[in-house]
Amino acid sequence: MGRLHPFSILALGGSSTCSTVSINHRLFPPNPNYLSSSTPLSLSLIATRFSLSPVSAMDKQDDQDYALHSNLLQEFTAISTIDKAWLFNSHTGSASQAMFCVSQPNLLANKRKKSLVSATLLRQNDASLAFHWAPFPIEMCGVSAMLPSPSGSKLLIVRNPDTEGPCRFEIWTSSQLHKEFHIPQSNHGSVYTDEWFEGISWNSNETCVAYVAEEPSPAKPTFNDLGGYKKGGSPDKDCGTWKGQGEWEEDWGETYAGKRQPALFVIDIASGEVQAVKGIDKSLSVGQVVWAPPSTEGSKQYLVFVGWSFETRKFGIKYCYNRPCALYAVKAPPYDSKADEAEIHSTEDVHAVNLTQTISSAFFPRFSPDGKFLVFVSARSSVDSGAHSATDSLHRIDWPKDTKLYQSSKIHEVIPVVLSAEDGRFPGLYCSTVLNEPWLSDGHTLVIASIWHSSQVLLSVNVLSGEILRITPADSNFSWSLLTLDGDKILAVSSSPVDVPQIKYGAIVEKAANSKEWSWSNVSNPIFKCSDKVKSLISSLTFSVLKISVKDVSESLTKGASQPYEAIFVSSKTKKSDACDPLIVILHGGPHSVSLSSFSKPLAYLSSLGYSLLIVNYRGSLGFGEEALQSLPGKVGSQDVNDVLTAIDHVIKLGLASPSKIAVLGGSHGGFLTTHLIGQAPEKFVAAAARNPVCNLALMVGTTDIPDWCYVETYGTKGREKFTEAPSAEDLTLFYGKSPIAHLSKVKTPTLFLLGAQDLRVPISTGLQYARALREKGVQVKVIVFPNDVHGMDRPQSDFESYLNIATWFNKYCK
Ligand SMILES: CC(=O)N[C@@H](C)C(=O)N[C@@H](C)C(=O)O
Repeated sequence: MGRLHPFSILALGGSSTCSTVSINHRLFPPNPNYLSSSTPLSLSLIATRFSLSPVSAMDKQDDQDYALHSNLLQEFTAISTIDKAWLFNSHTGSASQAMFCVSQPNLLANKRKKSLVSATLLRQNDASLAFHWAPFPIEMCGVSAMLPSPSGSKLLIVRNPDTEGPCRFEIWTSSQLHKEFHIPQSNHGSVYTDEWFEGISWNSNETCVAYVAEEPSPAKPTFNDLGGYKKGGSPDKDCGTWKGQGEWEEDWGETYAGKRQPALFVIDIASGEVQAVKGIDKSLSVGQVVWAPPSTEGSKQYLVFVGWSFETRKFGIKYCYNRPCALYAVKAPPYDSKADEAEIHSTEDVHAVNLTQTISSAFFPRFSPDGKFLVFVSARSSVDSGAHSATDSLHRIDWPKDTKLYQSSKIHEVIPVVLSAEDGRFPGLYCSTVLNEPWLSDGHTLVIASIWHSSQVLLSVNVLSGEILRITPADSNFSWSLLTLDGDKILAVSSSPVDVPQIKYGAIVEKAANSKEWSWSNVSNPIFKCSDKVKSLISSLTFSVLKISVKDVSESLTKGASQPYEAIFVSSKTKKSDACDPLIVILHGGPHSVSLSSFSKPLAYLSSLGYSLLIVNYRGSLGFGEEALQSLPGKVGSQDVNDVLTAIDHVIKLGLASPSKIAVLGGSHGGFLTTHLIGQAPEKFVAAAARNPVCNLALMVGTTDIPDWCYVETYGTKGREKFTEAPSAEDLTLFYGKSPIAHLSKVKTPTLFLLGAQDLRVPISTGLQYARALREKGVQVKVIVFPNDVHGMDRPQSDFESYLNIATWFNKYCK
């Protein structure tokens, strides 16, 4: 459930980034698919290029610039990402094994290639660990998901069909393929492997796997060219029949277009029998299933899962934590034995029981190793305020031994929503994933990654006492993501905007009596290898995190909204002359997201070209407490715009940037800010680039999958009540007035637009309308449309062509 959306380009899990967190989607020796600069991509075939300046073919300048900059971009693109990792058998003897699931963009295939890299870990005499890496990675073709069993003796591989075929489940042992099952579409469609609904879970005795997959297709009417309708028929190509569309069904919007309802299934891995889980209301979309601990009574086994319901329609769910959801428990199959029938004596044996009725949001259910309690994260602030993402809380339910499922189980608050925190104090929980096994050896301390101002840090949380410790170094501005735990050992990844990711091994060391500390050592590895050129370029860069004081603090501002926000400043270590390097201001979307101090391939590429970067986490960003975040809804287009302008003035005053060489780049809400800035501060920017920007809320509201977002960000929390599918003229006037299009007449900055034609979140019409209007008034504009891209525009070729054009566009106007 990534909070670091595609346009928070420093995000840890996005495709444009390098280090990743485990649940999210996301070379080694010389890359065989390397494209040399003499093998130009057929760029005009990849994207439809609407040049709104009067040229039809690629102009000469572009041609030269592409040739000049594409080679370096390819070198950055080739850096791999770790998606997941597992450790095995470390409790026995001095050797254990690690397995890393790695991905790397493949430009020619326009896909991310996934591979597996293994290592043997040998404990040395001094208690340190030596990693011995397998000589090569193994490519994993067609693998949609993989999950080792709890004992590590079996590996489940899921292969989803490309089109209509069956879904394939394979069970591997250490030596061979043990079983293979083909699950027909009549059972279910593809297994969900997204970051939202995905849930695949082995039961404790490793006989069954529970998972989430698309429910089977509903029956569709069949027509023919004789009588018209063919009753109860199935289409038969030879008989002049065809399948109708049937009734349209709502889906969950952006990236879920055409996906059927996520439903729960269990496969028996001895027989291959698949059963749909019974007792779940048809209207619930389910995800994140886990097995409840075995009961002390009878043979009942329960599953716990997250259920999302909706009222009259489904809104977009991606990046939107404000969709109400609850944890449910339900009896697992099989249902057919006599013993089961005897046990089914109350309705809770048949129907899923809502375990979290008293809270508006509950997800990431995790049982403690002893099965005594269930922990979950809640985004109740987000649901209750309407902001699409906000400060999380963490909760615990004590789990009954006899699996009596009480709807009114007491929910203990482990980490409350933090409203505001003094500098240096825990600013609140912001987590986008929790490991399947997040526990340290005491069984009640979990390790979790959370955003803390502009960094992601690792926390240990004692879920019984509520004690929270920051376990990654407090004196560093690097960002960290969690790979896996092994007893009291942690594998993690750490990086900064100017340091490629590094695998870290963490262990607790005793300091003085009663004082323990986490110590982190580097794990040399082949995964994050990058070219010598990239190494040398980024070694000449440096970064810092700047505190920016709020301008115009007034009585009406909450304490949290009056505290400083942050900006990450990346620049060359050495000043080549008196003049400053040109500056690119980088703005994340959301708006309730964050740009992290982690390595980002595209941003490191831009800084390597000689730009300083000012990456602004304006108020409203995640990681700074709930009051600062909630200060933005209702004030978009003014408070956020002013925060960015203040940050720019700050670096100019410090002599870090020259006022005459500033460009701005942002996507989505960051594109809203980009286009607002060139309208509200027309003298300030010499060039701009906007990716799927929100330019006209009055147009967006009628076509986006999240029209409620337009209301909440425009009106503030009261926008939740004001929301209607039929906006009034008054609403539309306000939406227009708060949009960049209202300032269009003042714009003169040359602007590049990068637009995904399949974007359901910020439909292409808003960017195109604005670009055409700029063109009409004679502003330099270039538009590139990626016909098959959604909001994230993160397919390898689109990402590549986007950043190549951003670089050439800025070079044209800034240098
Ligand atoms: C909630 C949301 O999707 N808002 C969009 C307008 C936006 O800014 N999207 C972010 C998440 C993005 O960067 O894609």
